[in-house]
Amino acid sequence: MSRAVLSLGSNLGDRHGFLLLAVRGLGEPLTAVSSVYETAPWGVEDQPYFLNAVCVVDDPARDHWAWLRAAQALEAAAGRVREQRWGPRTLDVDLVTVDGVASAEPELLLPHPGTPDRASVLIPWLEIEPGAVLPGHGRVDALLRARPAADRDGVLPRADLSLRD
Ligand SMILES: Nc1ncnc2c1ncn2[C@@H]1O[C@H](COP(=O)(O)OP(=O)(O)OP(=O)(O)O)[C@@H](O)[C@H]1O
Ligand SMILES: Nc1nc2c(c(=O)[nH]1)N=C(CO)CN2
Repeated sequence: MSRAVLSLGSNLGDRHGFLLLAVRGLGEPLTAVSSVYETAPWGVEDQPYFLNAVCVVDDPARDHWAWLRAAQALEAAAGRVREQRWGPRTLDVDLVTVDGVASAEPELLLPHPGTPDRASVLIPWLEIEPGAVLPGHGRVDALLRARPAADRDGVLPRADLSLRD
């Protein structure tokens, strides 16, 4: 069994359409998919707001490298051009954690090192897995409580948008 927690983000063009492309392109029936959240940009603050979501996918045939290839193929399908670090993008698909694997390879850092600092990942993940644990970092609800209130307040559900069938 291989279980991946993936974070999805978009802040250019048809943001909801790109998240749908990702969810549909992941192939296996998704084990869980969060609501869509409108989130204030972190890292580079002078850019459009993001739509973010998190999904959990079980696929016994994929290891963490296969998940990375799948994520990058989806980004390419969304016409993503790599320009600025933390800059605007049509689609970002990050591997948050895969089966508790620890990897220090620059091409695939696991768990994703940005996760503990990103309310835009922690909030959607907790919605679908309230007891979630980030390997090596502890409970996700505790990580979220450690964020400044301003970070949490920048992540708002968009009840008018859905990634579920
Ligand atoms: N857990 C991971 N998930 C996705 N990509 C990863 C991961 N760890 C390392 N990478 C590598 O990161 C590289 C750059 O990714 P990307 O352009 O999405 O970075 P970014 O979104 O600007 O920043 P961040 O990775 O902090 O979100 C990719 O080529 C990929 O090989
Ligand atoms: N709110 C938010 N901000 C970001 C995001 C993102 O997904 N959500 N992704 C970035 C590039 O990795 C940079 N900044």
